[in-house]
Amino acid sequence: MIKPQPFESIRRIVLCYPVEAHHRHQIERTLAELTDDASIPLHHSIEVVDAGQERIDELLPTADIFIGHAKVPVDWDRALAANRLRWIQSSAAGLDHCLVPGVIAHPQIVVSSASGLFAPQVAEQTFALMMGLLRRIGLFERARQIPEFIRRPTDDLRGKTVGIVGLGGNGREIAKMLRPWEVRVLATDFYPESQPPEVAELWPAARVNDLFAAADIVILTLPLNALTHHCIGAEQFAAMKPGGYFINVARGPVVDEAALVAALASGHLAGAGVDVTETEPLPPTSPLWTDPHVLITPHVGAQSIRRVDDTTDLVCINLRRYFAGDPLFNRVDKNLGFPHPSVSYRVAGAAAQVSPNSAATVSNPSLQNDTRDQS
Ligand SMILES: NC(=O)c1ccc[n+]([C@@H]2O[C@H](COP(=O)([O-])OP(=O)(O)OC[C@H]3O[C@@H](n4cnc5c(N)ncnc54)[C@H](O)[C@@H]3O)[C@@H](O)[C@H]2O)c1
Ligand SMILES: O=C(O)[C@H](O)CO
Repeated sequence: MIKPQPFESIRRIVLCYPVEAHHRHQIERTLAELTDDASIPLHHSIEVVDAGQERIDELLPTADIFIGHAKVPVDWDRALAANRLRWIQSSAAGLDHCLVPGVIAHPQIVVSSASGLFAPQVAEQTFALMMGLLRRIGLFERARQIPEFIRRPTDDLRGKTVGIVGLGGNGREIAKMLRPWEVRVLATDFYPESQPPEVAELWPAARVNDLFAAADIVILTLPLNALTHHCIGAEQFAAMKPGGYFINVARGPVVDEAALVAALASGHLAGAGVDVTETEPLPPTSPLWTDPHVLITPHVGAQSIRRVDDTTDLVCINLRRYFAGDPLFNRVDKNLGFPHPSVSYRVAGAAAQVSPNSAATVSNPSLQNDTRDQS
């Protein structure tokens, strides 16, 4: 059956993530196949423009579909005044870069995220920080720089209770990765009805303080939005057992960082691992830099040699769904800023699908001197 043609106005897709030529070709091939598909009402060609970060502010007003993550300031008022934009496919899981009030209020703009797409990498990063804290890698690394051979007691993961705040794509992958470690996993989520088997108890978001009180290690995997800004602070850290560990792989401003610094300085917390901080880059004056109980990574949880390939596969799958009128994977509730688990790309198992156009070009160059930002 031929569907009605609501897509005549879609003429230009603007990309703003670190694509190479073959990724753009993969998107163009997908669009070309759609124009050949008699069941999909796309009878004209669509231009695909790679704006990069350098030209995104200039080109956003010309986009009918925007795919990417603007890391530079963009004039959203100007872009929205052009009244062309209909769909934002974020190449990031976090949508704080594009869920501005005008986008949220606009009835015709749909937004989908990359939620869960980089969950294996974020889970590995979480493990790196967690193991580093327990096995005191920070302390021994400082000693290496002296150099000094010191031996100190270390801690065990086995037998601990791990609390995950926000059981979305990342939280679920972390819980899965914890399975063989003989730990008890507790979690809170906005949708506490969808409890996976690896989580012993899934509580509603409001029980966050109970989670902090029960866990030896708390891992933060919440989105940043108006409701979650600074939602973790002195009250939650005080609720933790003395000697607890805190890990943030979500967004810095979800945490009141001054309260975290105080909880570490008092010795109440044994350590913290932060991949994200309230201000990025973390200012040289931050006490987090000098605290020997802190491990810091520079927001690299989702960096991966697979990242751009995987993102482009999701983009192509969602382009097919968009033009077929099917529900988008990871379409978010714009007021909440995250998708329901039922449309999650990872939870729905779609991440296992390989796009027919997939470039499958994961290369493995030495990363030693590689300075690219893969997001
Ligand atoms: N460190 C990194 O490099 C990195 C990488 C990817 C994502 N992130 C951040 O992590 C966040 C989570 O990523 P994801 O892919 O798991 O997203 P997601 O949208 O799949 O999951 C977010 C989950 O948080 C839950 N949630 C929302 N508000 C809550 C609250 N107040 N209490 C408890 N649960 C709540 C939602 O129900 C959802 O299940 C992103 O929004 C992004 O900001 C960071
Ligand atoms: O939200 C994300 O996907 C990561 O933080 C990297 O942008």
